[in-house]
Amino acid sequence: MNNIAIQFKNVTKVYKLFKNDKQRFRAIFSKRVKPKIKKAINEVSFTVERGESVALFGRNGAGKSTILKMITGVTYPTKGEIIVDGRVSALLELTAGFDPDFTGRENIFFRGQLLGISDEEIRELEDEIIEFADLGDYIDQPVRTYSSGMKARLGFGINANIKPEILIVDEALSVGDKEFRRKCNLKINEIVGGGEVTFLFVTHSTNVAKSFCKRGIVMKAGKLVYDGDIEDAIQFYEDMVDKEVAAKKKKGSNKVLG
Ligand SMILES: Nc1ncnc2c1ncn2[C@@H]1O[C@H](COP(=O)(O)OP(=O)(O)OP(=O)(O)O)[C@@H](O)[C@H]1O
Repeated sequence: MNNIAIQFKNVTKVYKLFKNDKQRFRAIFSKRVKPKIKKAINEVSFTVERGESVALFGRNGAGKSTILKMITGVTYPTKGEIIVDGRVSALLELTAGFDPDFTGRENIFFRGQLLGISDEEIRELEDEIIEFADLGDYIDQPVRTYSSGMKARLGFGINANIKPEILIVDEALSVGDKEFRRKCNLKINEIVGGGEVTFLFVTHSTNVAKSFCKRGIVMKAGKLVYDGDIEDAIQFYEDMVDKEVAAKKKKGSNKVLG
């Protein structure tokens, strides 16, 4: 069996930035209307083998979310190739993708269908998902009556319990209250701890990254600038941030002096 779970081959993602919707519309008919081009991902290549846990580091806007979104198929590369082999579960945008008129229980099946999981398999996981989401009687109420925290709990409950082969987590999502976050971390630990799941994790916390991952990738302005052992990757990332902060300070003081 092929051992590759995720592979990026020279992937570039370009966003087109129009001044406004009118410009965006006019561009369909006229080549003279030119948008600004933003290269969110620039010729990025890496391979993640099955069972590997990898942390993605980078400052705001470095391209981390764009990488995750391309793996989950929310967005597509402009150039290059992406291979994803296995059932992906993404703990991102957990409140999205529900049908508001369906009950929580119906949405579990609805989400399962979207993920290509049979009703039979979902039925086996249903109790576990409901217990995790901890919604009480609300599980049989339409999702439009849920608070955003309740939707996030249901989303996490589904995505974390469907036995993923590839788990994608953006820590910035921090759902719910402290107790629920603790429960989420335990669940991630349980899934990743078995060593069979491939795990890709975006975090700004180097300590959390160390506890989950053996390998780290550092992104800077859309480019992959480091890929290797987690300790070395953290060192590289911290040095990079220190240098950038120092350079910015110097520039600021030069301005004042000038
Ligand atoms: N839909 C979009 N349209 C235009 N530009 C976008 C879009 N999404 C992202 N970008 C731009 O692409 C770049 C990379 O964004 P991305 O969200 O991947 O960064 P990030 O590393 O996840 O940042 P953060 O840590 O702030 O979440 C940024 O400059 C961002 O402004």
